[in-house]
Formats: sequence, C-alpha cells, structure tokens
Amino acid sequence: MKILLIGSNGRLGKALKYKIKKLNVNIVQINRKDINLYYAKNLIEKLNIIKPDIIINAAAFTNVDQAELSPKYVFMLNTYLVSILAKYSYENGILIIHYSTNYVFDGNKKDLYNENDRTNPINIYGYSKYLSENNIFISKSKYLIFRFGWLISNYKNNLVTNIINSLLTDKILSINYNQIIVPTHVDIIVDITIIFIIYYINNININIGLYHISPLGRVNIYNLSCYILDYMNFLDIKTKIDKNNIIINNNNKINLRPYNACLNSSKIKKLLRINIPHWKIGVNKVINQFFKSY
Ligand SMILES: NC(=O)C1=CN([C@@H]2O[C@H](COP(=O)(O)OP(=O)(O)OC[C@H]3O[C@@H](n4cnc5c(N)ncnc54)[C@H](OP(=O)(O)O)[C@@H]3O)[C@@H](O)[C@H]2O)C=CC1
Ligand SMILES: Cc1cn([C@H]2C[C@H](O)[C@@H](COP(=O)(O)OP(=O)(O)O[C@H]3O[C@@H](C)C(=O)[C@@H](O)[C@H]3O)O2)c(=O)[nH]c1=O
Repeated sequence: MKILLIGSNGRLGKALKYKIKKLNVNIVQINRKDINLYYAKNLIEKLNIIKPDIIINAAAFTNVDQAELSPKYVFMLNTYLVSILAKYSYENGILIIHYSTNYVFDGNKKDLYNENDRTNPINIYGYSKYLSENNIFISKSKYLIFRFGWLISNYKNNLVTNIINSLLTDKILSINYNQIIVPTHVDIIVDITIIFIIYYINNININIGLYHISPLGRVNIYNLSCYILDYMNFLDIKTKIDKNNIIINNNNKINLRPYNACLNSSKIKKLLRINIPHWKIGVNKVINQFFKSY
C-alpha cells in the first residue's frame, strides 16, 4: 500500500506524516522543494511514477488575508491542483483524501453547520476551497473530504500560539474581529484520517463522502484570549498583558471572515462511534507543550 502525502511540511501535513509513518505502509511525500504546486500539470508525470493507492492532499494556500491579494495563486493551488488530483484518482481507482474548511459557509447560521447546509463563501480562500470540493464531487472519484476550522498544534504558528506570543511580548492584544470559533487540535484530524486509512487498507467498507470534524463547545476570540491568559497564569508564566489590555476593535472590514461558522460533527461521530473532546483539551495541550521547556 502506497500513500502519497502532498504538502507534508504544513501544519496538518507534518502531523499526518508522523502518524502515517507508524502504519506499515509505504509513504511518499511531496512538498515545495520537490515541486511548485502552483503549476500542477508537472505533477501528473510524478504521479505516474509513484503510482499511489491513496492520495492525501494537505497542500493549500491558507493565509486568509493574503488570499484576497493573490487570488490567482490561491485558485491555482486550492482549486486547480485539486481538479487534477481528483481526475487522476478517478481514472486510476485511487482514494483521494482532501481537507476543506468551515469558511465555505457565510457564518450567519445560529446553530452548528451540517454537511448538507448551503455553502456560501464570503472570502477568496473560502471560495477556492468550495470549488475544490466541487471538483472532487464531480470527478466521481472515491473521496473523503474533511471540513474543519482553526487548526491548532505545536508544529507551526496558529491562533493559540499567536495569542500566547502576544501575551508574552506585546503591550496590547487587539481583537480585530470577535469571531465565534472552535479551536481544533491537529491530532483530532489526524486520528480520524488514520482510522479511515486503516479501514481502507484492510478492505473494510468505508463510507466515502464529506464529513465535518469539530471539538465540543464554541468560544469567541476575546474569551479564548482570556482563557489562555488564565491558563498561563495558572502555570505561573509571566505575561506582559492582563485582561485590561485585551481590546476588542471589531474591525471586520479588514477581516472578511464568517462570524459563526462552527461545525456539527454528529455524522462522523455516529459513523466511527467516537467522541471528540472539548476544544479546551486541545488548547491546554498546545499551551502545555509550548511551555514544556520554559
Ligand atoms: N490551518 C487551518 O486553520 C485550517 C486548514 N484547513 C485545511 O487543511 C489543509 C492543511 O492546512 P494547513 O496544514 O494549515 O496548511 P499549511 O499552510 O500549514 O500548509 C500548506 C502546505 O502547502 C504547501 N504549499 C503551499 N504552496 C505551495 C506551492 N506553491 N508548492 C508546493 N507546496 C506548497 C506548503 O509548503 P511550505 O511548507 O513549503 O510553505 C505547506 O506544506 C488545507 O487544505 C487547509 O485548507 C482547513 C481548516 C482550517
Ligand atoms: C491572533 C489574533 C486573531 N484574531 C482574530 C482574527 C480572526 O477573526 C480570528 C482567527 O484568526 P486566524 O488568523 O488565526 O484565523 P484565520 O486566518 O481566520 O484562520 C483560518 O485559517 C484557514 C486556513 C481556515 O480554513 C479557517 O478555518 C481558519 O482556521 O482571530 C484577532 O482578532 N487578533 C489576534 O491577535
């Protein structure tokens, strides 16, 4: 069994690589130093040589603000590359595993979003990912698409590590947009991916399709920042900022993000008979790891 992991140096890619290596499979990685994925056509030649059984696509243009300024590159990577991978997967009977985002929604729903809710992206990044999903749907390939939001880990900077760094070094923490979110630890996404891979390798019938993944609970950015501050104080970490210096500007003009795009993961929980922990568990994990050798 050969697994091709595209984007193996990203937040998710690194964590996937670590866990997939523990399975008894052949893993081939592709990252920026192997190929510039903006020009995905070069990839077909490589795919024909590698001949994977499963393609995992963890590469993407993920800087939401920058995406507004560079739409051409966003669509080349997030949309066009995926259409090529999906077509190749269909033609060669390969399983494609792809990751999408809660930013395919406009965030105006009060409740959690289900898989069959209407998509309506409000920024370039979200639109490019929405199109990536469509490219897979129409390709008729065997696919798994996992939608989630606000990935956190200790591999690379992210919302929680950015807030920690601000609390340690800045004079104020400015909340540009008091968005409602669910921080999602990378291990949750990786562990679910691994379950599906194991099923697939062992020829256990898997329900291919689209799945939402989200921890329990939701929180706004202000309360998340206070939670992180309290936890750091509990660990006796000195911060430069106290709660009086966490300021809400709510300048949504520069933050074109869905207000409340939180996901309902009942479908995957029911299918795999798993529980997904509260977001605080993942945030605690990242903070503990951050200060492990402090
Ligand atoms: N981060 C998040 O909060 C969320 C992410 N997702 C989705 O999860 C997936 C993984 O995201 P995440 O791990 O955060 O992404 P990252 O931005 O951390 O990693 C993306 C990877 O793509 C690679 N890449 C980018 N441009 C190119 C290029 N031109 N050529 C070759 N490789 C390139 C990067 O390479 P390099 O390391 O060299 O830059 C990197 O390894 C994506 O599909 C994303 O849309 C969904 C919801 C939330
Ligand atoms: C660190 C920080 C964040 N924020 C706000 C801005 C935004 O509304 C929210 C989250 O900011 P971030 O920049 O971490 O997140 P954002 O760029 O919105 O991250 C997104 O990444 C892509 C890849 C996704 O797919 C989404 O699910 C989501 O995770 O927090 C502040 O207001 N001040 C701050 O100092």
